[in-house]
Amino acid sequence: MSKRVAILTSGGDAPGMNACIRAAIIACQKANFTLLGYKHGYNGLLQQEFIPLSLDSTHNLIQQGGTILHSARCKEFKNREGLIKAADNLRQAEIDTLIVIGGDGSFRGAAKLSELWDGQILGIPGTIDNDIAGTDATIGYFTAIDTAMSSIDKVRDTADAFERIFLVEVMGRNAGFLALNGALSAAADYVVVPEFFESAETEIKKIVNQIKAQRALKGPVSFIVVVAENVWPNGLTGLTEALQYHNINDVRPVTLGHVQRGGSPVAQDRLLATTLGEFAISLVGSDVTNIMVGEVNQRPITVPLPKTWEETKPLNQARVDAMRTLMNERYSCD
Ligand SMILES: Nc1ncnc2c1ncn2[C@@H]1O[C@H](COP(=O)(O)OP(=O)(O)OP(=O)(O)O)[C@@H](O)[C@H]1O
Ligand SMILES: O=P(O)(O)OC[C@H]1O[C@](O)(CO)[C@@H](O)[C@@H]1O
Repeated sequence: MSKRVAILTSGGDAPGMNACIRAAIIACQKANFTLLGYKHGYNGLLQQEFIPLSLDSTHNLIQQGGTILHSARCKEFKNREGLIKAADNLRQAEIDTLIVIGGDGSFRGAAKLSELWDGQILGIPGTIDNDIAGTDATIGYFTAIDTAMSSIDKVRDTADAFERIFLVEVMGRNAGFLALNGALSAAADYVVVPEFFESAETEIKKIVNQIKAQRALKGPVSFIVVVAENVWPNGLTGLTEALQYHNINDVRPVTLGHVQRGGSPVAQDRLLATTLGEFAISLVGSDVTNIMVGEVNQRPITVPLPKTWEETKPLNQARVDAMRTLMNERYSCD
């Protein structure tokens, strides 16, 4: 069975995307499939910008951050004309299977494309946000936690030296996975995540109570609040002002930003990426299409694409319990 397979990376790049591409290249080579790489996400599909991917590309690839295929957010792909053009290009290039490594937006696009193109579509979850239902983790998530953790560790050093309050903004789009796990692993003092955010008024009272209770017990010590992006009105500036209103001054804000998307993938991301890349290629030519490959309890699974964004993935309950006991509700405030 000879097949022409195309692969692309789309949306926010994530450490481990290259490890996934590497696994796909080797698996295709073994199966005798031709593998093409579309560059710049869906832009490449619209511009017919592809390159052959062979074993020449795999050396030293597993440890590289970013994506050798580059990534993009592509407005044109959201329009029907764009989707029609992409489907035509896939037919012209005689592609049998398209593999999309990306987040939920990329999967929405892939599902729309499937209405206009009858080839096989397989999604692989790649995003630091981990906000995709149907898989325990997404490629890049573990490395991003590690980066957030080591950054917060560094913030802690200076926070301790000055006995200051620091606010650290962590990415995650509209999900709190990265913030919660970064905060827990770095022993932060408080974490603000969208999943439990009611209002700035309610949350500021809780933060102030924790700071005051901690200081009453220990004297002037550092206090680190990790804040998921897109939650606090006006971000860290808004939170700094809210603290000042409660007479808590000398606060320093730190936004970790795109640093969290970079770096060599940690072992867990390499393993996830490698397993999912190989598993996706094992499905080429089968009946399954319009699915994401993922991992649940360390076993590869397939999930219909719409399920990946229609369902909301919950935070791990044990981690939430730990968050309450060790951070947000650590000190009782009477
Ligand atoms: N509803 C949609 N219809 C068609 N295409 C879409 C749709 N939503 C997103 N896309 C395409 O997928 C691309 C990537 O989506 P998006 O920017 O949301 O990132 P993502 O895949 O969710 O990854 P991440 O969350 O890590 O940034 C978009 O730029 C667009 O080209
Ligand atoms: O790279 P951009 O377009 O600034 O997007 C940033 C967004 O992408 C992500 O890094 C990945 O989805 C989010 O955490 C963040 O909100």
